[in-house]
Amino acid sequence: MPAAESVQSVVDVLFPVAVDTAYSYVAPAAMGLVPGAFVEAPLGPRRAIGVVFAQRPAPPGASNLRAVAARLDISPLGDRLRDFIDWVARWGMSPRGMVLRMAIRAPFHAAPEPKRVGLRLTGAAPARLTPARERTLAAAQAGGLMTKAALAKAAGVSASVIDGLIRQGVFTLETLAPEPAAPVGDPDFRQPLLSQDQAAAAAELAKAVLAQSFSVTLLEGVTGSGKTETYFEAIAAALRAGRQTLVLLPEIALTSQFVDRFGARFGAAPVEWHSGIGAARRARIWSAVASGEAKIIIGARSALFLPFQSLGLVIVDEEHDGAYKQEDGVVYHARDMAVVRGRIEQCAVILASATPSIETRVNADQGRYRRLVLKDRFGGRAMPKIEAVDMRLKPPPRGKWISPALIAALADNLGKGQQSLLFLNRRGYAPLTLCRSCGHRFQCPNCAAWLVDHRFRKALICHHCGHMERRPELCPNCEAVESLMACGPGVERLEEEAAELFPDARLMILSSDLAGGAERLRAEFEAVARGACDIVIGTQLVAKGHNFPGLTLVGVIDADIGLTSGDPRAAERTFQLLQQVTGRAGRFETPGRALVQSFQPEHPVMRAILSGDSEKFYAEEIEQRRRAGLPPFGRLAALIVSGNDAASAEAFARALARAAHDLPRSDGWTLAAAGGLPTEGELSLLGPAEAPIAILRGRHRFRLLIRAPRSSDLQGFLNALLAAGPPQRGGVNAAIDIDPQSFL
Ligand SMILES: Nc1ncnc2c1ncn2[C@@H]1O[C@H](COP(=O)(O)OP(=O)(O)OP(=O)(O)O)[C@@H](O)[C@H]1O
Ligand SMILES: [Zn+2]
Repeated sequence: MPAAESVQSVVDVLFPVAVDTAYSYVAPAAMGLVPGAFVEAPLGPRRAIGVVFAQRPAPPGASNLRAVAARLDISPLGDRLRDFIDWVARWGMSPRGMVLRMAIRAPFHAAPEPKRVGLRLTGAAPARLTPARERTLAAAQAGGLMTKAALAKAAGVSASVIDGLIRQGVFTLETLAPEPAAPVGDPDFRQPLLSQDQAAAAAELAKAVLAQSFSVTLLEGVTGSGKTETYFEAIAAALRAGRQTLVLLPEIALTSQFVDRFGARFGAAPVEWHSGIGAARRARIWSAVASGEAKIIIGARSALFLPFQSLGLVIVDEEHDGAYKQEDGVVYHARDMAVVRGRIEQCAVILASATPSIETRVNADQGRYRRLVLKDRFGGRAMPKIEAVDMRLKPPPRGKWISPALIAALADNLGKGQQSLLFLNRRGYAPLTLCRSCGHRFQCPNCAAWLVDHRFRKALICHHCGHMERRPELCPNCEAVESLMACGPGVERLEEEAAELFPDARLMILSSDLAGGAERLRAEFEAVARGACDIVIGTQLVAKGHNFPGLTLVGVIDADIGLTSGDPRAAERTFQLLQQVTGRAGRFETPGRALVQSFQPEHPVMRAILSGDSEKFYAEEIEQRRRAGLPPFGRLAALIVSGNDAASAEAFARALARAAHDLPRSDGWTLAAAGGLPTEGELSLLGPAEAPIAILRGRHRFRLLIRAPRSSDLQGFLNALLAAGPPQRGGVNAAIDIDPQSFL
C-alpha cells in the first residue's frame, strides 16, 4: 500500500478570472480537499485563489500537473451553487470564472467590523433639562444600551444634543459586542389578520414551501392588495421549517419601508445585501449564509449568488421590473435565474407583481407556474379612479406641461389637505438645449445623444456615459448671448411650473439625481410617507412599491413617453409603469384618483389603464407576441458590435452575418435563408443595423438580432457563429446579450 502522502487526487480548479476552463492540479490526500473547497494554486507566474469544481483519483504514476499550494479556511461552495454558476455562465455565455467571481467576492474582505460604542446612563442629571434632553433621557431609559446614532434616531434629536450630555457626565461610553451577523426572526412575532383572499393565498404559498420541492407560483395582486403581507406567511413557514429565504427586491437600497414592515412582522431586522453594504459586513453575511445562521436575506439581484446552506424559498418581488436584468459584465436576468436556482435547490419560488411580465403570465397560463390572484385592495379600499386628459383637445399653454384639468384637480386636492404626485419619467430640467439664433444643439462628445440640462447639478449631462459640462453663457457655435433655450420637460422643470401654480404648496422632487444618494432618498421617501409635502414630483423611482398613506391624486404628465421606443416590450413596459404609478393613489382611507395626460388616449395601453381591464391587455399583448415569435414564444439574443470607427464596426458586423449563413448545419438549430421569411423552427438573423445610440462612449455600434424558436439551441448557434466569424481585433468587439431588455 502506498504511503498516505503519496495518495493524490486530481482537482479541476476554477479561478475568478475571464476564462471558462477549470485547470487541473494534483493535491495530496492529506490536504483533505473536497469539491467546492477554496484553494491557492499556481496560475501562470502567480498564485491565485480558486475553487475546486471537480475531483478524481490521480492516475497511477508521476504526474506532470502542478500541485495545489494550499487549502483556505473558507466554507466550501456547495454542489448546488457550483451547478448554478455553470448554469448562469452557459445561459448568458459568460466565462464561468466571471460568474464564480460574483459568488466569491465577499469572503475575502473579512476584516474586523468597526467597534461599536454604547451609551450607558450614569444617573447624573443634566445641568438644564431642555425638551430635546428630556426626550433623549426617556429614549435611553426605554431602549437600554444604544449607540449614539440609534439613540439620536429613537429620541429624534441631533448627535450634538447627545454629545452635550456625554460632556456633562450623563452618559458613559461602553464597548458593545459586534452586531450579530444575522438576527433571527420569530415566525410568530406578530401575525397579521389576513383577509380571506390573502389567507387562502398564504396557505397555498406555505404549502409550496413545506413541500420542499421545486415549484414556481405567481402571486398576482392589484396594487395595494397586500402581496407583501401574504408572502410574509410563506417566509414564516420556511423559518419554522428551519430553511432559508431569499427575497429579491428591485430597488432595495431605497426601501426602508420594507425593512420596517419586515421588522414589525418578524420582530427582527432582515439581513440586507446590496451595494450599499460595507465589505466587512458582506464578509460576515456571506459566512452566516453559508453556515445557515442567516435565515432571511433581502437583497438586490446579486444576492442570488450567495452560498445558501438550505434554501427553502426564493421570492422575487416586483418580478416584472427591468432592474433584474444585468446587462454589463456577466449578463443574466435575476428573475429567470431565481427560477433556475429554485429548481437546482428544489425549493419554492414566488414571483410577485401587480403587473406580471408577459413571460411570467404565459408560464402561468400554460400551467408551468401556479397562479394566485388577489383581486381587491386590502380592507375594502377602492382602486383609484383613472381619467384621461386628451392633450390634443385640452393642452396646457405653450411651454407648460400641466393641463388645466390637472391643475384643477391639484388645487382641489391641496384644498382638502391631501397629497398629490406628479409623475414624469425624465430626469433633470430639460432633455435638450438649443440655441435660438443658430439652432445649435448640445450633444455629448462621446455619444450620439443630447445632453440633458440638470439645473440642480448646474451642468449639462449625458445620461449614457456621464459626460458633464457647464451650461455656457454664450452659444458655443454662434456666440449669441442669452440665446440658449431648454426644450421639453424634466422633473426639475415640472417643479418650477408647479411652484408657480401653487406657491404655498410644499413640493418635493424624487429622482436619482438628488445629492446624498440612496441614504438621502430613503429619508425623502420616509418624509413623503409622513406627509411632509403636498406635491411629490417624481420619476419612475416613485412608481415602485411605495406606500404613501396620504397620497390620493396621481397626475401622469406624459403617458406616451415610452410608447415610441421601438422596443418589443414598449407597450408592456408602459402599461406596467402607468399601472404601478397610478396604483400609488388612495391606498388608505381616502379613495384615490389619477389623471393621465396623453396624446393618444385610444392606444391599447391607455385604454387598458383607463378601463382597468388588464386581462384584455394581457390577452392582446400575448397574442401579438405569439404571432411575432417574440419572447416568451421565441427567444432573442442581440449581438452588439462596436469599434473605434463606424466602418470597421460595420464591416465586422456584416462579416458576422455572412459567416452565419456559411455555418455548417447543426442538429440544434437551422438558420432561415438570408432575406427570406423564417419557417417554423428556424432561427432568423436581423441586421446588422446601426444601433439607436449609434455612438456610445466613443464607440460606434451596430446591432444584430437573432430570433429563435424556443426549442432551438440559441447559445450553441452563437458559439458557433463567434468561432466562425472574423477575429475580434483592431478595436472591434462583439458582445452578446441574451434576452435583451434594452434595445439602444
Ligand atoms: N392583512 C393585512 N393587515 C393589515 N394591513 C394590511 C394587510 N394587508 C395589507 N395591508 C396593508 O395594505 C397596504 C398595501 O399592502 P402591500 O404594500 O403589501 O400591497 P402590495 O400588494 O405589495 O402593493 P403594490 O403592488 O402596490 O406594492 C400596506 O400598507 C399594508 O400594510
Ligand atoms: Zn455620452
